[in-house]
Amino acid sequence: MAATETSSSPVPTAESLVPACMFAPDRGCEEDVTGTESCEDGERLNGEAVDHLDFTSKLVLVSPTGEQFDSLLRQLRVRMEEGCGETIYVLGVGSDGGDYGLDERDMEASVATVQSLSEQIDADLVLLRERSEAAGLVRDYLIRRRLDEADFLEVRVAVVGNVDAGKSTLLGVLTHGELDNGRGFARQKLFRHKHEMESGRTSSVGNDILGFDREGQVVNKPDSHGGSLDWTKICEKSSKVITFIDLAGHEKYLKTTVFGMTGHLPDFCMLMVGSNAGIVGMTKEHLGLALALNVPVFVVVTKIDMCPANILQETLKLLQRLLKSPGCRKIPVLVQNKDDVIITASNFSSERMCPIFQISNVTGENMDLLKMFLNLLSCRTSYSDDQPAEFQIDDTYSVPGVGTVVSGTTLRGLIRLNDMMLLGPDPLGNFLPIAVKSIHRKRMPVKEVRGSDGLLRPKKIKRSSIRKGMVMVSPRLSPQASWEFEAEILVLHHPTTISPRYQAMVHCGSIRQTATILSMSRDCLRTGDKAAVHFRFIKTPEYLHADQRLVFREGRTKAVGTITKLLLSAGHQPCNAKPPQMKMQSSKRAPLRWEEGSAPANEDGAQTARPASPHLAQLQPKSGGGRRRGGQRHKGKSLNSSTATPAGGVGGC
Ligand SMILES: Nc1nc2c(ncn2[C@@H]2O[C@H](COP(=O)(O)OP(=O)(O)OP(=O)(O)O)[C@@H](O)[C@H]2O)c(=O)[nH]1
Repeated sequence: MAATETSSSPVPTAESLVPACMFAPDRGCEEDVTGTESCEDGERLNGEAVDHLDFTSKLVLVSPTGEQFDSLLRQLRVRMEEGCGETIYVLGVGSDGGDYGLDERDMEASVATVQSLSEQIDADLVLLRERSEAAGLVRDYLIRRRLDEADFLEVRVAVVGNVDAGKSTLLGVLTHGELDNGRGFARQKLFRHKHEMESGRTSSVGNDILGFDREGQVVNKPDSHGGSLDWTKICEKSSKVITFIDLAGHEKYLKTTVFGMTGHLPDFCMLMVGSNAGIVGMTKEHLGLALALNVPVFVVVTKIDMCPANILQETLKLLQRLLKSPGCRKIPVLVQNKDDVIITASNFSSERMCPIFQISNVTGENMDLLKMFLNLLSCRTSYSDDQPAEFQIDDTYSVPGVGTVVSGTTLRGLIRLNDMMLLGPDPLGNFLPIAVKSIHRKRMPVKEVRGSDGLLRPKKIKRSSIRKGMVMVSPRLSPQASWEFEAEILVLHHPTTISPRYQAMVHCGSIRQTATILSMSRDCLRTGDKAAVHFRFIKTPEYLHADQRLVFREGRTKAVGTITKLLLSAGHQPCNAKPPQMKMQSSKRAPLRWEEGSAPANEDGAQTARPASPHLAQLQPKSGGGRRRGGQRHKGKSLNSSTATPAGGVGGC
C-alpha cells in the first residue's frame, strides 16, 4: 500500500492507481486513441467502443480479432508516444467489476497478445511484478522501445538538497555500485576539485550517469584501477540512461544550483533530506525552485541507518506537512515496496504525486526500490525530428588541435554533423551562420543528437565570442534577439518593496544575466504579489521564447514567472552604457587536450571548472589558481590530477 500514515487527503492506493494507467487511460471521447471508433453519445458507456472492443475489460487481450488487435496496437502506439518510448501495461485488471486477476490460460493468451503487439512496434517486454488477486493473476509489464546499440532513452534528474544530505554519496553509491562508509568514502569518486575533496562540499554542477539494460539491471561497472566509469560502455549496454545533475547544497553556491536547474532542463528533481537533520537550510529553497520551474519532485530521505526512529518519524511528518502545504500542494506517498514503486512511477508525471524514499547509503537499505523507480521514470518531453533544431549553450571549452567546443542541450529537433546553424545572439543581437563539425553525446562521438545534452564543435570560431546562454538554432527559425521582454511574475520573497529600476539576476534556461525592471503593472511589489513586469537586460540581448519559465533573484529576493511577450530590439546598446561584455572567460587559461570519445574539460574563469572525462581529469592547465584578467582570484580552479574526478559540467560561484 502506498498510503502515507499521516496523510489526511486520500492518498492513492495500489488498487486505485494501477488500473488508471491500464487500458482505459483517462481519455474523453474527444481523444479517440484508436482513430477509428466514433464517439457518439452513449456508444462508449462502460468503456464499450463502437467496434465492441472494451479497452477497460480485463479480458481485452485474451483473444482479440484482427480488427481489435489493430485497435490495441494503435492504442499502444499512442501510449508509447506519451511515455516517450515506454509504458507500463497491467494484465488482469479491468474496470469491469473489480474482481481482478486472470486464470493461467487467459493470462498466457494475454501475454502472447502483448508480446505480438510489442514486436509490431519493435519494443521489449519485461515483467515487473506478478501478484495473485481474487480471480487469478495480475501482472505488470514494462514495454520499452528497442533502440540502436548507440542509442538509449534518456532521463535527466537534478539532485538537490541541503549540505550533507548525502547527495554526492548517493550518486557515488548508485553509479559506482559500492556502499559508503559513513565518512565520505563514496563521494570521493565524484568530486571534481581539490577544495571539494578537502571540504567535502560540492561547489559545481556535475554530471553522472546510471545505465539500465533491457531487464532493468544497472550496467555501471567502474574499472578496477581508479574506479572511473567508462561512459561509452555504459551507454552502449543501456536501454535507458539516467543523467544526474549533481548540484551544490551550500547556500553560497545557490547561484550555480539555480543555473543547474534552469540551464540543464531536468525532467525530474530528486530532493535529498538527511533524516537526522530534517528540513533545514536550503531544503525549502531547492524545493521551491523545482516547483517554480514545474519540475516534478521526488524525495529521498537518507541516513536512516544512523537516525533514531523518533527523529526519522519527525522528519517524515514535517516533510509531509511541507509537501501538503498550500505552497506545494503535493500528495506525499511513502514508497515501501515494489508495488509502491510501480504505482508511483506510472503516475509520477501527474506532478502532484511526490514519492518519498527512505534509504541508507551505508547499509544499502531500499536502494533497490530507488533504482527500480529510476529505471521506470520516463522522459517528460517528446522530441520531433521535424522541428527546427535548437541547442542551448551552457558552457564553452577550448581544445588544442580541435578548437572551440560548446556544451549544452538540444531543446528541439535533430542536429546532424555538418548542419549549418545560426550561433548567437552576439552583443549586437546578430546570429552567425556556422557549421557543426563534430557532435558528442555522453562523451561518445555521434553523427546526430536529439533531446539530449551534448557537445558541438562549431567550425572556426573563437571561444571568446561565445558565452553561456547563447544558442545554435536552425536557420528555419529566423532567430531574433531581445533586449527587453515582459513577464508575469510572482514575488516569493522580498524584504521590502520592489519598484521600477530594481535590478536582479534573471535565470532563464542557460541565460543568466542581470536585468532592470523598466515598468510594472503595480506601483510596487511585495512578497506574494503578482504583476506584469517589463524587463531589460543590462549587458547583451538574449534569445528568448514566450512561455519560458524564469527565476528572478538577488540575495534573498526571489521571484518566479513566465515570459509573456518578447520586445525585439536588436541593435540597441546596453543600458548600463558600458561596452558590451563579450568575453565571459579569460583567454589566458591553458587549453586542454581533446581525446576521441571523451568530452573536453571546461576551465571557466568565472565559474568553477572541472574535467569532463576520465582522460581529461589527468590534465593540468597552466593557469590554474592564477589571477584573472579582472584581478579576481581564480578560486579552486586547478584541475589537479590527484583531485579531479571523472565528471563534467559547469561551474560554481
Ligand atoms: N551513516 C550514513 N552516512 C551517510 C549517508 N549518506 C551520506 N552519509 C555521509 O554524510 C556525509 C555527507 O555526505 P555528502 O554526500 O557529501 O553530502 P552532500 O549532500 O553531497 O553535501 P554537499 O556536496 O556539500 O551539498 C558524508 O560523510 C557521507 O559519508 C547514509 O545514508 N548514512
